[in-house]
Amino acid sequence: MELIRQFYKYLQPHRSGLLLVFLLLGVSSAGSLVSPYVLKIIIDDILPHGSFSDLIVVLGVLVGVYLIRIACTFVTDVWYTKMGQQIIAAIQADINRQVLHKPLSFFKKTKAGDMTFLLMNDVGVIQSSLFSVLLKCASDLLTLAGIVAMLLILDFRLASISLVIVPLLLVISKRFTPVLQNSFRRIQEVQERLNTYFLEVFRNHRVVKSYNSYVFEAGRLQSLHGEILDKTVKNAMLTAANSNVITFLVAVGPVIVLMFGGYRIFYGAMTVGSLVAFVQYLNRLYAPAMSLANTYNGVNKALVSMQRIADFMEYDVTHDAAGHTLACKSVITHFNRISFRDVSLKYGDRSVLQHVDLQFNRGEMVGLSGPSGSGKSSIVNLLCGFLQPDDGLILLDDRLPLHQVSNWADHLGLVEKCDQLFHVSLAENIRYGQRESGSAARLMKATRDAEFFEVMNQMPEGLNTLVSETGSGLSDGQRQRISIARALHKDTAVMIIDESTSSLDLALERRIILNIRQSQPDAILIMISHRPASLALCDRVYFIEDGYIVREKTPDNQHEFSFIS
Ligand SMILES: Nc1ncnc2c1ncn2[C@@H]1O[C@H](COP(=O)(O)OP(=O)(O)OP(=O)(O)O)[C@@H](O)[C@H]1O
Repeated sequence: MELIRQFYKYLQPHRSGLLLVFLLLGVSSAGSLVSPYVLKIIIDDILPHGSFSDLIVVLGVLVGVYLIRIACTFVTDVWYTKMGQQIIAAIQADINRQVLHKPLSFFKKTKAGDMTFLLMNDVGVIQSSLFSVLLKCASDLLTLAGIVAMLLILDFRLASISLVIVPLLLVISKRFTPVLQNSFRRIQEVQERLNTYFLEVFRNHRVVKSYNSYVFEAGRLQSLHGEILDKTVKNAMLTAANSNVITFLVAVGPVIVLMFGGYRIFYGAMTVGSLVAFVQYLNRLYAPAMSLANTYNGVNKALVSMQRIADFMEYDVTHDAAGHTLACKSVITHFNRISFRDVSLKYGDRSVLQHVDLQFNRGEMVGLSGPSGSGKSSIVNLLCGFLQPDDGLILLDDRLPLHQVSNWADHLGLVEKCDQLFHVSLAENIRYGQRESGSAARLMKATRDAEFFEVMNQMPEGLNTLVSETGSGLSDGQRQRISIARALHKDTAVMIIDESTSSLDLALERRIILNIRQSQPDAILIMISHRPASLALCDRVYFIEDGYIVREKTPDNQHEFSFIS
């Protein structure tokens, strides 16, 4: 119930639409009850005692009812599709928003393939199963109620006999439910792995080629397909067993009715027209009853997907940046200094940073250097507010804790070692995430300062060139320069360059750094680098080892660091 309540909120905005569809379904269901009764009237009254014109009038009414039902079905289908799509969009938007707000550790632990599968497949299952099931269920229940009423009106005793099968149908479906639910879940799990497989293998296509691992990959795929086949066949066997038992009971129903009905006709207790109408109603009764049983399967499928989404979203948040958002109150426009005061950070039980003191002043270029795994990127994550320290404070101007700043992202320009480009034009990549698109001159200046202008000018479509997310057609260094242009275009108080000039030659890197300092002289420029020549450009350098600051180059002790000049 809790799960259904969580997802019910997506149906709420569509209450009036659902009500309309529900009413139309009611009209359509009522219409479906007309024809068997008309048949009874024709057989019992019009053919023995009436005239041809009576027959025409009754048939005219029947055609009218058909037309109304067609109109209702048309409107229902259109509304239904529209609302279904809107519901998918709302669920996906919600999950997407929640996922993007998750802490970094979530993305380290969760596979992209699992997330996309969840967004594409499970959301689709929930929409089609829950939403369609809901309406189908409503329509089936309406039809069932109408048919049961008609059966009771036609012949109470015969109705009682024939209706015995309905609860039997429901009991059987209920028995199959948990088995089918598990079976669906197992299929979903392998399909999720298949999704991850495709994403991984396409992303790592260079590794596959260079290791000539085509046969190995084909084997992995075959093994996954084998698992899916196995589980799907088992599921098909279960589903078929379920529906065949139901079909058998449905087939037996009219036989019993014909036997008892025929008996009653022989003894004058029932008319032929009533029996014909009765069998017709009965045939219509089992269809919605069976469909209700299948609804059960649909609901099961939806529940499996809902549970998967709920499990996925319930993520243990440690160092949670999101947890601090409630405390975020201050909006800042200006600051002069960021200080780390005795900051320590752990991942689980493992200490990554210990008692770190750092200072980043306006107008300074600060280097962070140290062996791989020493904690440089962790400092960047703290600086960006992606993580929170376990101990110590990160302060702005020695007083305002960083986690209390609600617009911190507005002050940050982050260029990471793995550039992240989007499948949009160069211009859109550079303007990415900025509320105002900015002038063409600003865009040009950013590309010039990032030393990308010449490259861009050689492209036939210039700034309108479409960049794929992997930056095809561009060298690593060119992609890095697009990311630098993006950060420059944002023109922020803090710019962090996390080994993102590693693909550039020294002369080009130096030019870009000087351009940045010239165009943003008041910014804090933080540079993570292993290159002595890059560190030589910094006013201050922190050397980190095993989470400790082991040395510090400051404006006052530059002479001690001649090895990096
Ligand atoms: N999410 C995480 N969970 C657990 N441990 C982590 C996580 N992220 C980083 N670490 C560990 O923390 C330590 C510091 O990592 P960090 O990425 O800060 O190092 P780094 O100096 O930037 O390394 P590199 O130069 O190789 O990028 C490493 O030992 C790493 O294995």
